[in-house]
Amino acid sequence: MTASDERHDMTGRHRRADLAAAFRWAARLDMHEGVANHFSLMTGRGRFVINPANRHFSRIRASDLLELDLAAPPASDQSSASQPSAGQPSDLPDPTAWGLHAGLHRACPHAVCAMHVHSPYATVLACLADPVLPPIDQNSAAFFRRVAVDTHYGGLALEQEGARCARLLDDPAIKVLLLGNHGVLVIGADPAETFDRLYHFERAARTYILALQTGRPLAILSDEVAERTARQIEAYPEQGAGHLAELRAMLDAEGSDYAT
Ligand SMILES: O=P(O)(O)OC[C@H]1O[C@H](O)[C@H](O)[C@@H](O)[C@@H]1O
Repeated sequence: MTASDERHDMTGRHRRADLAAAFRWAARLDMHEGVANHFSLMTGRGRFVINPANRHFSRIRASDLLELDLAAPPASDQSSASQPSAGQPSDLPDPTAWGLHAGLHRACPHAVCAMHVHSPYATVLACLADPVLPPIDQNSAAFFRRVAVDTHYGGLALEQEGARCARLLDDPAIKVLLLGNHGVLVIGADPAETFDRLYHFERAARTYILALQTGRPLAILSDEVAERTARQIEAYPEQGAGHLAELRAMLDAEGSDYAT
């Protein structure tokens, strides 16, 4: 298979390596939390890959990703809060990874890739009584009226909570779900687009939180300018692909084994 064939193969190594690179860079940017949080990618015919429980983002290789069937929970007790053995690498996903991502991929066919983290600034935003991100710069304007906000946190994202959250992303125009009192879930068409969106949402939240910390009044853009900016960014060519290609080039130059 040529590299070009691989890029067009939904089940291909290239897409898994892209996802593995996204895990590595998310860890480098301190977006992850311990061995929690999860990224998933549909591979076709009702199947998806996801990170195994208890594996740190900074060590994940493409070959570590678990391929699961949306119709077949990987263990019999997924609806309980039981966990894979602490400290042990696992061939099971975290129960909340199954709850959130299987629920999402079942409910939202447009969610080909999904990334869930407790990144610091998105999580601070998620903890505010009013967690709506106002358009105060280009990054925040990109998300103008494009974020679903869940203000009904109900505990760990096991089956029912995962299914409830998934329903909040059923509008294909909405690609970010700010999980109140929890973190953020970002979806996209592939790992590159999804990681780029996650990266920019965290940057936008950072700018907003830092701006709030000045205690000075915010210069909020008009709805018209915010909407225009969001549309311009949506039409901007291939930024996500270019971003991830550079991250992979940096990992490759370091001799990283992420793609193996
Ligand atoms: O589903 P997440 O939001 O990533 O959180 C998942 C995490 O939730 C709690 O912290 C559990 O104690 C962890 O074992 C689990 O990994």
